[in-house]
Amino acid sequence: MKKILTIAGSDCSGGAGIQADIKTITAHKMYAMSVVTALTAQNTTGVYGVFDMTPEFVEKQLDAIFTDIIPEAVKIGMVSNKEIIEIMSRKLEEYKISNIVLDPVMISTSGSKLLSDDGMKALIDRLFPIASIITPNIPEASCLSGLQIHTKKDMELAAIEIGKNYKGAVLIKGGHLADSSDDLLYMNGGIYWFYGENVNNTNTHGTGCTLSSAIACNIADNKDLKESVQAAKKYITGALNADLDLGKGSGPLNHCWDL
Ligand SMILES: Nc1ncnc2c1ncn2[C@@H]1O[C@H](COP(=O)(O)OP(=O)(O)O)[C@@H](O)[C@H]1O
Ligand SMILES: Cc1ncc(COP(=O)(O)OP(=O)(O)O)c(N)n1
Repeated sequence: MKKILTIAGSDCSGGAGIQADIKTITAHKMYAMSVVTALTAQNTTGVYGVFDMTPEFVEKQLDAIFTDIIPEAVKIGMVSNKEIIEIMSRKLEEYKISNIVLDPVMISTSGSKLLSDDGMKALIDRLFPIASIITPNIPEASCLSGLQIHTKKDMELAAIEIGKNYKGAVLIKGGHLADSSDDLLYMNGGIYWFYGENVNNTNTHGTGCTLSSAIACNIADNKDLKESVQAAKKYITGALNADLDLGKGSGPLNHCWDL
């Protein structure tokens, strides 16, 4: 069985973070492991608290995993702060871990900050260089490129700008566009669009976490990056169409559908 590690924050309501990742990995019939970087108190209406793990305990979790079960792919989500990022980067290099999918989680869609200011620089300097692919959403791509993004053309310009400083693949997710949910992959100087059904469902809590975990599963399954993104998009569309409606706000996805 393929083993996938998620390094991310906990969402106690089960829609995003570690919980979304484990559900996604299990739905792909793979074995999920987790390193928790932070606890959040959140639900479908917002984030009400963040409690960071100590860097020392993140290190202990990483050592426990990497000295015993080596994952075929790793997904990185919420990483909270500079100290945690530095430990992660050291450990991922020490154990020569590859196939890293990095979701640069900065702010939740509900507006809460999930990465400190000095964390942003550490994320770019220490984790971007070891990732096979980074998966910013539109606000994150805007922050990384310094460009406003309102259209698909803007997404292309932002990807090229991010690609000037980052040599791996960049997937800009289109879920925040007004009238489509098409995603853009920029890789080796080429632009590839992934078109999908724009599902009429406001229950989108955890879409980014789910997409990046699904990409990690597909990479572990020996698919190339384009195939991995295509298959992950299919998974997201299925989970949105399976139409769960929980909570008072933007609810979680339904992972209980036949992949
Ligand atoms: N209404 C929707 N219909 C179809 N796909 C969607 C919808 N909303 C988001 N997605 C998809 O979910 C994935 C995550 O995108 P996005 O919501 O932009 O990320 P994030 O959750 O990080 O903000 C992308 O593949 C995007 O295309
Ligand atoms: C613990 C935790 N990690 C990540 C997120 C962000 O989730 P994401 O799928 O990117 O998008 P939204 O759920 O914010 O729409 C989170 N909320 N919590």
